[in-house]
Amino acid sequence: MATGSMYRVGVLGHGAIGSVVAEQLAAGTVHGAQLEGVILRRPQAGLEHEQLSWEAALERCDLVVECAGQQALRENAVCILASGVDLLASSMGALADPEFAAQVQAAGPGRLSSTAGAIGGLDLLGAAARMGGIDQVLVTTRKLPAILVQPWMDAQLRGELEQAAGPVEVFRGPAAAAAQDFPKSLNVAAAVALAVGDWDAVTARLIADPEAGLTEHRIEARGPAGEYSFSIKNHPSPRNPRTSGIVPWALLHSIRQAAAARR
Ligand SMILES: NC(=O)C1=CN([C@@H]2O[C@H](COP(=O)(O)OP(=O)(O)OC[C@H]3O[C@@H](n4cnc5c(N)ncnc54)[C@H](O)[C@@H]3O)[C@@H](O)[C@H]2O)C=CC1
Ligand SMILES: O=C([O-])CC(=O)C(=O)O
Repeated sequence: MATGSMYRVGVLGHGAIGSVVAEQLAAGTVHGAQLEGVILRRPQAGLEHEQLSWEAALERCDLVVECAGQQALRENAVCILASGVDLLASSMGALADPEFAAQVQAAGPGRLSSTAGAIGGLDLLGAAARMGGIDQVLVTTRKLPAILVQPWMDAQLRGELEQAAGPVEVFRGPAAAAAQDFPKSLNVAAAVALAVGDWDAVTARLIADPEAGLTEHRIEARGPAGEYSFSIKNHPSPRNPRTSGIVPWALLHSIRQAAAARR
């Protein structure tokens, strides 16, 4: 992109996150950035934004913002980066697969970044990790039971979730397994692991709670730099109760920063 020109953004996916990102970019609310178009799996009638083929997107965009899920990130990341287009990911849990992470790391000249998404405190955790390492991080997520049902669950676990009258611990384990077992709900655990640069330091805990009207993420960390505790409670997206409503706005914040850095 030439100095002073607009940062041209393609939005991959047009669900709860992508529709807000595309709408705001099209409305011109992100200074220095513009919507080049949306990239969909199949053409959609009546959509107000230009629908880009992959060929057009890689030719015309400076940045692709992935808002389409871990599988879509896996399928498209290397090609995007190899075309010299930057990539801002929402579904960074895909990077829990070391083979995919290595492929992405080797790809370029486009650059990969990921959003803070539904959480915060990543700068501080990254600084603490750099200062002396992080001994342990626990990320506890609390969401409504019905949205946590997964295709791999057996009938008993599904039943427990569907009929939960109180909080049920559905998962406790390494961040990488969390992001893989709950690909639409625990990218946040991956975001923390990436921030501290250590997948093994991060344990994720997932609580299905019928009282969780707000989605909660509690991050507790300790190490030589200090002890940290963040509690985040987000209203879910009205369009997708699995996703916190703040997530597209975190992406828009990152796009604004990236556009400003290029000026
Ligand atoms: N980092 C974070 O804090 C968070 C990350 N996420 C990630 O963002 C993803 C999207 O979330 P939502 O917008 O709420 O989901 P959504 O289900 O509302 O929308 C996803 C859209 O992507 C489209 N899509 C799927 N595969 C595609 C492909 N290969 N090419 C083009 N479009 C494709 C779908 O048709 C759908 O319209 C989640 O699956 C999750 O991986 C979600 C919430 C928080
Ligand atoms: O939106 C949220 O609260 C978190 C989420 O779904 C994810 O990390 O995948």
